Amino acid sequence: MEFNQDTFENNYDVGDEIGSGHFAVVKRCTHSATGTQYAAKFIRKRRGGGRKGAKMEDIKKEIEILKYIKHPNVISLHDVYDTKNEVILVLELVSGGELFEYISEKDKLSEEEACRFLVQILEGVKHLHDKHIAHLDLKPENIMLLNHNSQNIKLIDFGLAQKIDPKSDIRAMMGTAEFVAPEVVSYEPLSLATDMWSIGVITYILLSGASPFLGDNKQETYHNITAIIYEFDDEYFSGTSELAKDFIQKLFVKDCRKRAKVDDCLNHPWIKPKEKQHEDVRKSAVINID
Ligand SMILES: Nc1cc2c(nn1)-c1ccccc1CC2
Repeated sequence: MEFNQDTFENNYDVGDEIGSGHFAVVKRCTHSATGTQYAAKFIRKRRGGGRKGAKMEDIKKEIEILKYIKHPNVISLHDVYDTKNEVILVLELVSGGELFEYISEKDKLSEEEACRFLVQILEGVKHLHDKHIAHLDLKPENIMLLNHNSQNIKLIDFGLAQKIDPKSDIRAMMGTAEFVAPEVVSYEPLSLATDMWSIGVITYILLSGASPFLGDNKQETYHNITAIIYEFDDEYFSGTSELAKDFIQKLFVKDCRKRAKVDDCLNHPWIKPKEKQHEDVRKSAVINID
């Protein structure tokens, strides 16, 4: 893979830090020639046999995946620079902060607002899954608002993303404890369904502000996940619709094959607006008659 031999510093002015990730720090930056703002993700390379820094193969995988996807709800890659100690990804700037912060400020969201975010998350994940790519680290911290007053979101941080092909058997202890699916905890094969479980956790948090499987320590959290121990506590869910709970229940399914897929979620009555359902019925009716 060829990279720019030109230096990053020659082309960009670096600004304040706006985030961080696996062995990475993300800073706002400005393209000197055009004034356009981007997010520069500085990924430290692993040197020698050390454990610090990212392996070059993982960095290249993140770059390949980012180059392969283009969707309004997924962060886009603009350029890449390779230096002695780090690789710099020049990414589309999103500056509305993490969805996580937005929920914390509002404690919990109305079902309408949660749905507006979820449809975008599902559309972004559908784009990935249609290309057999699993994000594998979906959580509110990796969902950014485009800007402070917009409801637009973008999925970020493809540092753990993997191309899932039926032959390959991906097992890895990854992701953040409270969001990982049972197959991650049990070190069984991961798949696109692994993302769907995480979407269930995100939905539960959007609607309640509480985390469904979080225990007092990691072991307890992992036990809650593999035993699927959670509840819709009246303290948080007394006003929540049965449809919303049904949407979540279809995702908290241990058997990956039976877990709702991204298209099932997009067509779930809680997500697909009523009028849209009639529209689809009308369209299919016309096709049948002809
Ligand atoms: N681990 C992270 C973390 C972040 C980002 N990417 N990876 C990011 C990407 C584009 C714009 C803004 C950010 C900040 C947070």
